[in-house]
Amino acid sequence: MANRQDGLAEALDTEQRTVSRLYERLDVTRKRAQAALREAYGRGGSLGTRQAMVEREALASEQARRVAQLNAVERGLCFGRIDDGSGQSTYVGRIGLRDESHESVLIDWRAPAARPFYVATATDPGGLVRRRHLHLRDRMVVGIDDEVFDLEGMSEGDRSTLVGEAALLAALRRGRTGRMGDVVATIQTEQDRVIRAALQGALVVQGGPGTGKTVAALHRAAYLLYTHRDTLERRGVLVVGPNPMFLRYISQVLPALGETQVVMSTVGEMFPGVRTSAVDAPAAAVVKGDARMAEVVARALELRQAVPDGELEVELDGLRLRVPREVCLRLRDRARAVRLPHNMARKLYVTELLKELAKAEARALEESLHIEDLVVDGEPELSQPLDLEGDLDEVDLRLASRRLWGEPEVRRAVDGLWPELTPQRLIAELLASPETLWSVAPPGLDWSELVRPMEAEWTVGDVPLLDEAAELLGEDDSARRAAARRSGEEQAEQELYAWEVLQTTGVAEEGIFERADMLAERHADDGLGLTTADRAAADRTWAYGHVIVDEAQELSAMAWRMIMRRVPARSLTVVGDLAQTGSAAGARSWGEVLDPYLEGRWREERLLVNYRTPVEIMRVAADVLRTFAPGQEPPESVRDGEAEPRAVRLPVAGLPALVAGELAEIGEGRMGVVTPDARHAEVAALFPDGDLDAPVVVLTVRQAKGLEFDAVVVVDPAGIMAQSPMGGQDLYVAVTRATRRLTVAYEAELPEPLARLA
Ligand SMILES: Nc1ncnc2c1ncn2[C@@H]1O[C@H](COP(=O)(O)OP(=O)(O)OP(=O)(O)O)[C@@H](O)[C@H]1O
Repeated sequence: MANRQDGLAEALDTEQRTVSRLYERLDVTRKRAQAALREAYGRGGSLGTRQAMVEREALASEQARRVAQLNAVERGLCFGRIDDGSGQSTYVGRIGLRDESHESVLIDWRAPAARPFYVATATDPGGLVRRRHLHLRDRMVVGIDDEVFDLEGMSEGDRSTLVGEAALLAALRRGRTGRMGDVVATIQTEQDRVIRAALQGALVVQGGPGTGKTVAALHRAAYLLYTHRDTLERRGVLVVGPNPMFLRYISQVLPALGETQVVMSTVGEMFPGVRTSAVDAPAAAVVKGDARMAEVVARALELRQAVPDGELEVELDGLRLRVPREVCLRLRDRARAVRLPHNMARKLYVTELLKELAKAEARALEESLHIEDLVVDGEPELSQPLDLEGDLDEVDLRLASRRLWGEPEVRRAVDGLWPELTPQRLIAELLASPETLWSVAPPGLDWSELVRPMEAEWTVGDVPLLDEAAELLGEDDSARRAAARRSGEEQAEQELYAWEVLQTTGVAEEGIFERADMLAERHADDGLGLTTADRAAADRTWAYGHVIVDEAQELSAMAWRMIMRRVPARSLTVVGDLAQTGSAAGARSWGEVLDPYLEGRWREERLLVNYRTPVEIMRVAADVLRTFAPGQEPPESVRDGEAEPRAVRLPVAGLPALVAGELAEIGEGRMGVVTPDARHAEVAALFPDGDLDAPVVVLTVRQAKGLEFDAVVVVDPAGIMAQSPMGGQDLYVAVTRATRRLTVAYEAELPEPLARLA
């Protein structure tokens, strides 16, 4: 025993020396990066060259990213060591570091050389004799876990330093903080396959609750950014999550891995200018999410490209301008034939219609003049009939068009036939008009579910419709381009002005005249200095290099159309569990949602081990799963729990006492109270307001999706089951949120799937 203790102390000592050296390297590297950042900011671009300014910005943001990354890896810099049969040891950490002579001293966890650390198993050690986990507190090595693959291959000294508990179980036992943490030190082999899958193509990661789908997907984002930095820093990576609470829950994982440039969004936030987490009733959600809604939106827009019933008539200064119906029809068909989005094609339509109105004006004028009245000296002035319309040349037409465009009556007439539309207006007016819905909905689509007042608030289900509309309407970006041109000219002017100011004030002589561009820059608002993530997040039409969709089973067919628009390269990671689908508009099979875009060209990885929920709780979950998916087994838990799950019969007013008791059991951890939608307010009122970091947080099932807590109280399970056609799935989600303790609180009867708890 003493020998073993000595061995451990010696091993800790050895590892401490290495770890201290690694931290020294980190300090040196960080100091250099900070100096480089200062230098990049201090460097002035040479006067007037925009290029220099852009380069300086790029350099500075690269250095800033490096400094942020070096700061982020301070905690747990090095967490592993692998020893191969030749006596060679390699240290694995959050980033790669080199010594002064450029020799690698720490391998980035994402580098190919680190892979054996994650994939070696007892049956297939891949040339390793030992894998060692290092546990650090601040910069101190406080523990070591060894897995020995080849005892024979180890020296006597090494053999005596073997220490017990598997790092994974230790990590899983830790109390929850309310935020997901990274798992670089304990990534499992099946997760490693997901993380390091190729960038190209679509990968589906299907797995039951707690199998690490989310955590693996986030590590995959970090891996892809490391391995394909050039492409992905330019094009960006988007992570789509189910709700804002979930995004907050996972928000610290990527920064802890040194990656701060990933865009995170929910479906309800993907249309610039609209932010919503409100959801439709299940029946409306199903119709709104149906792929046929694309046709509904397209046809609603076609209706806005109108032709008058008879002649188009515009009253102007006592004249009646008339354009025949056939002409209006021809103009509309011609504008449609150019296949430009509506708002862009409108320009063409307006130009043509104004010309027709100018001709109509000439005709009307002609009719209003009585030739026989035009008499000079008793003789008719004109020997032949007037032909004002025929006399109009192109220049006349253009001038007349411009004049007519200034007339409100003309504007009104044009807007009635081909209005300029925003997506918001098109969709709000469509959903508020049963007549329009009736006339554009294909047979079999229950459009009556969609009807609602004009001023209704946007829902998550509306966002893909808005996106669809935006695509068809197009942005009239001529004004923006003109502004960009102007700002280029302005920039040059500003610089010239600043230069003159500096010259005349004599400041230029003092050696800071290169500041002219900086002075000018302060006035420019042209996006310089924005990161890819900032620009991508603000731009609806941005094409991402890779998109990760979490809880992907919740997305409707219409939401998929929107996502696919954001990733034309079809480089996707789709993460979810079909057994947890809560939205009535969600997926029932991956093929059904992906094949329309990928025609079978997607691969699937399955994760089968549950790292969150102990065996005892998963028995309950299995009963629930069986009620709506007979024959399906939940994932297998790696852990036994500390307490049997239980059910207690008590009124809602008894919840605070129950929760207090549970809190006392878990100590430092976090608690979730999960309720049916309809009872959320009532239960939440019993507890202090709290976000995820609070000891207790009250959530609906939808909000709790993807989250986890040390202890969970599921309130009114019968209410959860009855709240939607997916009530069984909702209860399955609710009971699989706990890492340690599960209590079900009910008032009348325990629902059948929970009979085990009676
Ligand atoms: N390799 C690992 N090492 C340590 N912890 C892990 C590992 N894999 C998963 N976990 C932990 O297990 C828990 C569940 O992981 P995660 O939330 O990613 O699962 P999920 O499959 O997305 O679950 P759900 O479908 O319920 O949303 C998290 O606390 C996560 O940190």
